[in-house]
Amino acid sequence: MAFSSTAFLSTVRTLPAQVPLLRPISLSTPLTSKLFVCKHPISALRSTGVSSLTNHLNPARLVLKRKASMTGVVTDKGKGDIKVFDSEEDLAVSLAKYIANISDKFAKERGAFTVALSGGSLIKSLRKLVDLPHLSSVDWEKWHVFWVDERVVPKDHPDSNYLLACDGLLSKIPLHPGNVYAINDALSAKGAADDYETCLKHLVQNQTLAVSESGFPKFDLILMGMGPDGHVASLFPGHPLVQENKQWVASIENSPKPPPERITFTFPVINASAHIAVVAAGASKAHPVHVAVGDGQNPDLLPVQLVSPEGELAWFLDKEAASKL
Ligand SMILES: O=C1O[C@H](COP(=O)(O)O)[C@@H](O)[C@H](O)[C@H]1O
Repeated sequence: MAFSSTAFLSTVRTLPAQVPLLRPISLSTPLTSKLFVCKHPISALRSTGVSSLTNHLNPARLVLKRKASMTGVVTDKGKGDIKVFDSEEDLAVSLAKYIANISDKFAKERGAFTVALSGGSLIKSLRKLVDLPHLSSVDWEKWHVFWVDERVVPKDHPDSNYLLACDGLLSKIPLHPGNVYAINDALSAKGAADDYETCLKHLVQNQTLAVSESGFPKFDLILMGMGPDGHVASLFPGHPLVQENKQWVASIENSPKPPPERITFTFPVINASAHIAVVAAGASKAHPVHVAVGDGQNPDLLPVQLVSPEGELAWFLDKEAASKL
């Protein structure tokens, strides 16, 4: 079967937005979560096989093998590895390699790789994952994909982080459909947050998700974007949810950034992670980067300053985002 990423994308866009899937876990207690996946012909991908699939790729992709040019890496205890790239293009090349390496480690070590995505500009920076060599070398079957935060809107709504990830990444890689954990957008924000937390609890119970010593789910990798105001996930400066330390997933009905209704991982879950990459590109991110990893000052604590994983923290910055360091 000939593969065309453009054809895949148009398939995603024209089919109805939601298809309930088989649940990836078998439990005596039924889940309340509905799991959805974007509409791409995964069965066709799987029967073709990833390595032969690469023979059908758009030839333009095959020449995109370039080395990332980095202006510097600083390792600061507590602040993590700070990698600064000449351009966002170089950042994207290096980020794909970093993700592929971590995926490889966990797929081999425990037969699963759990990764939580943000929305926003991060998704564009993941584009190199669907180029060679990663498209053919990553063990996509082992991937379990979650959202660090999600807007409570239908999955075909332009504000949906799920739709953004589908269009930019998920529709182009051969994931197992049951391993994509989207929110139930038929519920209220509170209902969707509780439902997502229940889903995570079941996945901890069946050991798909690891658990930290503190009892919170331990994601193998959290890919974190950051807003110009220093927000991460849907945890905004000055909002009481920043202090939440019991819930795993919380709802917010008054997000200062639209849309107002969202769900979000809380800091205990974020910081239980084995790896966190904070990705920031562009001059609008220079101030929060300066405050979080440099000597910049802000009258109030920025949420990004509270990112401090039990595991490893890496910053992927382009020159503009790092311009005040
Ligand atoms: O609203 C959100 O914003 C942040 C940052 O987005 P960016 O476009 O400035 O990178 C994002 O990380 C989060 O997931 C999203 O819901």
